[in-house]
Amino acid sequence: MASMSVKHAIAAAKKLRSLQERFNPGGSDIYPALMGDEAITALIPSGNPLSVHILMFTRALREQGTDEQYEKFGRRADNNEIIGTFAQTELGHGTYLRGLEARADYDRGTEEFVLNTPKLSSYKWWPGGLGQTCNYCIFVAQLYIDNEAKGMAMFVVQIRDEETHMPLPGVHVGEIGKKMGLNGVNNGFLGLKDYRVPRLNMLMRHQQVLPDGRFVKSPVSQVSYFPMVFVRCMVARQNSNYLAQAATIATRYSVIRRQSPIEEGQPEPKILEHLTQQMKVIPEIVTAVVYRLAAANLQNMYNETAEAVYRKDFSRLPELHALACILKVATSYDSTYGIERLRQACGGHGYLTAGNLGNIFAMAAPACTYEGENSVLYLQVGKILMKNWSQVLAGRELMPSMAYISECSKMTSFPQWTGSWECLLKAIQYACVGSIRLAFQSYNARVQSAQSQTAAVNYSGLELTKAAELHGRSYVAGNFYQQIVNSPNKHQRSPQFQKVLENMLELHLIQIFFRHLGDILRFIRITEDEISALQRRLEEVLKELRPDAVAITDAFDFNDKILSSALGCYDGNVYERLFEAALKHPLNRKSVPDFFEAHLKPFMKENADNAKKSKL
Ligand SMILES: CC/C=C/C/C=C\C/C=C\C/C=C\C=C\C(=O)SCCNC(=O)CCNC(=O)[C@H](O)C(C)(C)COP(=O)(O)OP(=O)(O)OC[C@H]1O[C@@H](n2cnc3c(N)ncnc32)[C@H](O)[C@@H]1OP(=O)(O)O
Ligand SMILES: Cc1cc2nc3c(=O)[nH]c(=O)nc-3n(C[C@H](O)[C@H](O)[C@H](O)COP(=O)(O)OP(=O)(O)OC[C@H]3O[C@@H](n4cnc5c(N)ncnc54)[C@H](O)[C@@H]3O)c2cc1C
Repeated sequence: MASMSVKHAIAAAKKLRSLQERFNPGGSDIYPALMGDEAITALIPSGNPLSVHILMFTRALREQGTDEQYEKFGRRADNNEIIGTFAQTELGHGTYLRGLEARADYDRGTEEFVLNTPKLSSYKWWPGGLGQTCNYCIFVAQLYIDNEAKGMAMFVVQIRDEETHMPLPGVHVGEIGKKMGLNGVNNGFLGLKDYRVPRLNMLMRHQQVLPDGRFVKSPVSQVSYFPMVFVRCMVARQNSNYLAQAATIATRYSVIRRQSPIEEGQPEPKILEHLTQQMKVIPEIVTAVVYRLAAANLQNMYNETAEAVYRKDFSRLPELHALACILKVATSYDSTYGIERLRQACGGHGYLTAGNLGNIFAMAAPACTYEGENSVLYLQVGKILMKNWSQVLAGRELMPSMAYISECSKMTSFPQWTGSWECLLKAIQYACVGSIRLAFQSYNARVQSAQSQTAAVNYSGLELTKAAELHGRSYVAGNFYQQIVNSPNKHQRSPQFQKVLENMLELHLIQIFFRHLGDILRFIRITEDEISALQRRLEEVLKELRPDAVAITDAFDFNDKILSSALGCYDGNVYERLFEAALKHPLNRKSVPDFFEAHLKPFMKENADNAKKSKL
């Protein structure tokens, strides 16, 4: 499987290169690379073994290396002359970066670093492509000078001979084993023993070790985390894509499959006529659109921040970090759970490999773990919200994506309930700020009672997580509201199109309202009549969006090859394709399977003989 994936990935990368040269000659614009990686990834159901090379190895060389180091390594990596990965996670550590055990000791006598993974738990474990594909990696290690720890640093390390692909001396490298998906990616392990690299193999754009061993600290140590921020932005984009693919498949199947009359004596309707089926499928279509728009915003913020960081302006890093964390978590959680809901909406056929929903789930689900495990990133955002709440209490301005927190903090009570979009959006934001305030009270009380900040974060973890989750909802819903209601290009939309978008906004806001009704009722008084009115509106907007469901998913414009699903093909010939796929199963090559003579027949005969004996 791995070699097939590599073959497909290389073919697709070549195609991508020719497209880039045609449409973006010599450009360094990240989108073609991303689109290419998305395209490559989508065309390789078992995952793209070059993903981490494209997304992290080349980017780390460009953003963390000096211009000279880019010339030496980065250009060759961008041209796919060398293939690398990003080797940070270890067998024993993934989240707690300051606990990473791999070490780099500077030898000023030879102006080299001596790299070691001192224990089994120090082995790098998980990096994509590391097992068999890559001949280089970015090796993340704790830097030591005269045995004094200086923090994390990144090193360009060649792990295999460029001609023979043999592992180099001092390198122990291989595949970590079968996973629940992405089995074409050959995630690998890497042990290094007294492996020497020249001083100039340490990426030194932001921090340096001089020939005499003097250490020049980075002005902002967190800039070394920047490669992860980029992938978190990519996850937001990629996982909204996975959800859109699954929503396309389930929608198309739901207008082909007929089952269970709604009126006695009437013909069986398309299953999408059932209100409960609409509630399973249509909100997922809208969620995919909502996150695509949020991910595009995040991408723009990444580009602006990356250019600023390149100019040594680190001012926007904290806001990008906070947004990248919360959107990576929100998109990966909602896409993973949404894809499973869509699979279940397709009944038994949803469970067939030919439907491809299982594989889309297996591609989307690990995003809840890699690039920062979601519950850890929720806590990270919770900490940032605590810091920002202190700013609010001190009367200071907040970063733009958190400005609503300041506004809501000035409200002594929630205004008269109207049920309008603005009211629903403000309710989610108001509940978020109420949760932040409660979390802060708990956290602050703990710090005041002499708990360390780390311990206070841990023991306030449930409330911090809730506040972070609601912050994500507030940002995403607010972004969608602005795009639909206040977009500068709104006048270019036809009235019909604007109406569809407004129905999608109505559905998203009401769906989020009901999902967090408990959180909202904690801070806002809403009557049963007001809630029942929203229930009616939910049923009504599902009915209004039903006729547009297929058109919206067709607009995602996934080629049948990308969907790779007998349930979701554009022509709707589901049963023919299911049957065609079934007949291709190896077990159908013979009428009588080999196991009949070898196992089944003797088994049944033995039982029959025993039955006869017991009668005698
Ligand atoms: C187009 C195709 C699409 C792609 C699809 C997507 C993916 C590709 C396919 C497969 C996956 C591929 C690769 C996967 C790669 C990996 O998984 S790489 C390894 C990822 N590992 C992690 O993410 C580790 C998670 N842990 C952390 O990030 C950190 O430990 C932490 C949890 C954030 C804690 O940070 P720290 O240990 O430093 O302690 P804190 O006290 O919390 O933070 C100190 C201050 O630093 C600030 N901070 C932290 N992180 C960042 C950051 N990234 N950027 C900026 N600032 C940061 C933090 O806010 C604190 O600030 P302060 O309070 O002001 O001091
Ligand atoms: C498909 C895939 C691809 C990957 N690709 C790469 C790659 O290319 N390069 C790379 O370096 N890594 C890669 N990784 C590794 C990934 O980054 C780590 O798995 C991730 O960072 C989580 O670390 P961990 O697995 O060690 O879990 P741990 O850090 O051990 O966490 C385990 C669990 O403990 C809990 N936990 C941990 N810390 C805290 C905390 N502070 N507070 C509360 N609970 C906590 C959480 O529930 C967490 O799920 C990949 C992983 C996967 C699944």
